[in-house]
Amino acid sequence: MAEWGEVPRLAPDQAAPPNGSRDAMLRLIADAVPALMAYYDLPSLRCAFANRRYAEDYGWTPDAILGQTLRQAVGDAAWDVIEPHIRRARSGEPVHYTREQRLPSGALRVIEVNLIPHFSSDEAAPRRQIGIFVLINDVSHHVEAEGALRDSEERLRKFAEVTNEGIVFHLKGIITDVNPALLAMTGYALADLLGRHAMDFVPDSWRQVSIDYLAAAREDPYETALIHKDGHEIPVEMIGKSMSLRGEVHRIVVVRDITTRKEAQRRIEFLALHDPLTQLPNRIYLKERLAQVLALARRRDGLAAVLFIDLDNFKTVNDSLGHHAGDLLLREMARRLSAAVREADMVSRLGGDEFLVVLADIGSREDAAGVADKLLAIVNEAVEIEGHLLSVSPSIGIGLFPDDGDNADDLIRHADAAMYHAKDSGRGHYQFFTPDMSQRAFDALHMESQLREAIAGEQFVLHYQPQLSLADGRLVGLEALVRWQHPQRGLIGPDAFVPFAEARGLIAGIGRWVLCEACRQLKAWFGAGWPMVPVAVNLSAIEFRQPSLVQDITEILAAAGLAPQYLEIELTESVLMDPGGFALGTLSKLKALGVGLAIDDFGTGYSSLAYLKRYPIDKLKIDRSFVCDIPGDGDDVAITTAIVQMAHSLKLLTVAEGVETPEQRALLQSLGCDEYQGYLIARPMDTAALQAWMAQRSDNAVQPSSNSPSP
Ligand SMILES: Nc1nc2c(ncn2[C@@H]2O[C@H](COP(=O)(O)O[C@H]3[C@@H](O)[C@H](n4cnc5c(=O)[nH]c(N)nc54)O[C@@H]3COP(=O)(O)O)[C@@H](O)[C@H]2O)c(=O)[nH]1
Repeated sequence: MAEWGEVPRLAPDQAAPPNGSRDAMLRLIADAVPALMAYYDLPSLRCAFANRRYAEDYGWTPDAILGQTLRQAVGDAAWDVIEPHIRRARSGEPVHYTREQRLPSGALRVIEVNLIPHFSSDEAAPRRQIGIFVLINDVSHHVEAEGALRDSEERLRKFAEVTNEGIVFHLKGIITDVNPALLAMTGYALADLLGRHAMDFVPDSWRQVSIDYLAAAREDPYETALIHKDGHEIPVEMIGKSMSLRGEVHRIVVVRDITTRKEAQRRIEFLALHDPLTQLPNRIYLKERLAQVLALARRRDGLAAVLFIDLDNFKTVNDSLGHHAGDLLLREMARRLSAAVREADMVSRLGGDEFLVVLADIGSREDAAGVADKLLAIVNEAVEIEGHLLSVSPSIGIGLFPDDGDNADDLIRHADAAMYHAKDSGRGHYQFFTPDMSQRAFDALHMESQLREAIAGEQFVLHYQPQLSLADGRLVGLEALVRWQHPQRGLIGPDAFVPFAEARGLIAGIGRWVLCEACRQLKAWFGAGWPMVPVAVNLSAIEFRQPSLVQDITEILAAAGLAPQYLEIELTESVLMDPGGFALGTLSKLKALGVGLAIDDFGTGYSSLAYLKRYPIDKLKIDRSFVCDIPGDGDDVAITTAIVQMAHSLKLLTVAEGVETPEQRALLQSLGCDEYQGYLIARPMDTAALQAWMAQRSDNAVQPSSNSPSP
């Protein structure tokens, strides 16, 4: 049997032209249509006509079905279902219904049934119903198609409900539906959106992009923005698709909130141009901005300045209090610097403890100096970091546009050279660039690389200066003083490289070598029967603040096999100026270790009596500047006297430095000073000279006694 809905093929005999019979023609047509047709007479409800499909569908031939009642024709089961419809049709009502029909094969199909009452055309009884015309169509695939559409719409609805992405349906821009995710994203209620134009929710700055996209019916993703109900812009990515629905072209737009992606992009862009620690512009950004500032200044014939700032003792903070404290300090300095300059100016961090300030538009050189003064003051102000009160002094180098360079690189380089000049010449102040600094900066770089080589190659030697007792002339100690044995320049004194090494962060390497060598040498001398006196080693403030200092000294003594009491550490007063308490901790640990502690150059710094009382110091070394003019200078005599008396009242020993004359020695002796050191005894000597000196005064040598501690 041909499927319903297919155009049936006529059998050859059917296809032949009818023999002029009108009934035969009608029969041929009725059999050819893809529907079931029958006619039942009333009131008998017997079949008067059925096309082939109808008859065969109910298991009859077209002839056999004729005269059968409707009930007989369709069978009892179908009759029970259709009987109410037939009743209505018999009462003259056209009836239309659809129902499912089980085929003999077991398959289900949906049929659409039309029962059309037939009335008499007899003029005498015009409304007399004489029959029912039955027309049945198979509508299974319409129903299936509708079902499929319903299912698809349902699936889409469910998908739209569960997805996190916003979905908007619109017809020519007018919103027809949105999903809950879009409502959550935009803050609107459904009623706020339905019937409104989608462009009402796109910010002005993005509207044209969205209009163009829509007009072109594009279906690729693009970025735009929506306006949240509270007014803020939501960056979104949209993908629109056109969709035919009931004859109209709808747009379904998937809206993805890309706020997080945009923030990440912004963050990446920010990090490319900023220092992550301080959030200040980095070197790349700075150079871009500086180039713009210079271009503007050039056009206006104006001035600009670059201030190169380096925090003098930052490394010490980092080393002694740790990197976290160092980071906090840098952030605070960044904040202070930024707050101190105008909006048009720029503060950037170049790395480490180096900052650069660009003054965009200044009237004169003095303006730059004024800003430098201000920055010195605000950086200098004490800062509390993790309970420690710290004081940081900056060195500032200034390069002026156009005098010191007409491009960013030259200006930065020259400001850097000026900063190093400021640092090398005393720190804590500013310097303008001068042309000779370029050469000096070059020299300094050269010196730095040579010094690094010297540390790696241990190109240092120690000279020793004896210290004697003022009471009896006994040898009481030796001070180790470092020299650089330069391969070309010969012996270089510490004043020519120690401050430089401190400024460039190289002193720790030198200091470690000095400590190792002094301990090793002293132990060797002890082994050779020399007097068992301590060796004094100078430690700069930077070395003293190394967090590993106590551990390093412990290890160095152990490696040399020297008892701690044979090592004396000489520190300057600046070490004591530490309200944070770090110095007290380190000094106490050194004291506990058994190492001697002396304050060098005493009287030149600002150490207060309070500090002296607080710290476990053994000795004060009276600075040479007070000794050199005694006994002639009354003030110096008074100062020296006061130092000796104060030291004694604090139970500290005193050592006079730089004693060159017997008169000086005599006065110091009369004042009760304990020990002395100076050219009067001997200049600092290399080991050979010291050996000769020692041999010459062997009668004075103090040999190890039974109760001396083991070296
Ligand atoms: N951190 C370190 N500093 C060190 C080290 N070695 C030395 N130094 C410091 O360098 C400064 C200069 O030292 P130097 O050139 O060795 O001068 C010493 C003596 O030569 C000099 N002196 C000694 N007696 C006299 C004298 O009678 N007259 C005179 N004009 N000068 C004299 O004094 C210097 C020793 O001084 P001090 O250390 O204060 O006792 C100097 O500040 C050294 O501290 C090192 O290894 N690490």
